[in-house]
Amino acid sequence: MKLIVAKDRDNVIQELMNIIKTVSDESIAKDKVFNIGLSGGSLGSFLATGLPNLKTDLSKWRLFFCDERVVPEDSNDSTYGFYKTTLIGTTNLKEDQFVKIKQGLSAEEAAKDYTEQIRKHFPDAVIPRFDLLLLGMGPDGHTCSLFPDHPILDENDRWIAPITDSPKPPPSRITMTFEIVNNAKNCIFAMCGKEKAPMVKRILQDKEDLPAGRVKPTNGEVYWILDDSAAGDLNK
Ligand SMILES: O=C(O)[C@H](O)[C@@H](O)[C@H](O)[C@H](O)COP(=O)(O)O
Repeated sequence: MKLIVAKDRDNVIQELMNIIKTVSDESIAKDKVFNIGLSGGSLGSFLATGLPNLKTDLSKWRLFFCDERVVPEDSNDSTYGFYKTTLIGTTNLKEDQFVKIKQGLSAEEAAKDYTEQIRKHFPDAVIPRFDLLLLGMGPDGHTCSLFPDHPILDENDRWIAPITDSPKPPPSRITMTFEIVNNAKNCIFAMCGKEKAPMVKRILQDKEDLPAGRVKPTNGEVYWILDDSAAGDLNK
């Protein structure tokens, strides 16, 4: 685990962009494509600020969703909808580079369909290996739509699982499972603010078994980028 503590939000975004650029450039040099997973929440606003200035070949990016809300694309709750309005036009990313959930399906159907969409992009993989997953952490320790004490945490025969009782609204979502998350080459948590500090301590220092703490790629790296406030409860 690599812990990076940065002064404030701007510095968190800078650290985040530095790692994204490194992994993107390396992946494109090696594979001619960069497979990245996005999350919703405040991570989205970091990307909306940072990506328009990022110097890397965005035309080689394929963007997936670590989790997505099962809502219409034009809903304020749609994670893709957020990225569409903030990144298309401000960057060179094009709509067809986003691997989106299919509209008009139940969570169960959308999860199955999304699994098949992922499979097409990783045709030979036993488990897809993403270059980079960008993750957020809720104040209860959830990440993606993997919530504490939910049976979905132990899902080990699906890459993508549906959830219809998410404690964070909206209730209907699909999410990557730990099977796919922990097969990634790199995962980054990025967060700001003192409301994250108690949970950051419980996970990073007290090593409590909470979903965000279970992100430990078996053959990869996990980064935690925190601002001073989010890191505020950690022992110096
Ligand atoms: O709800 C979503 O769409 C998410 O992907 C979710 O897992 C998010 O990353 C965390 O809830 C943290 O959200 P905040 O950064 O807004 O606290």
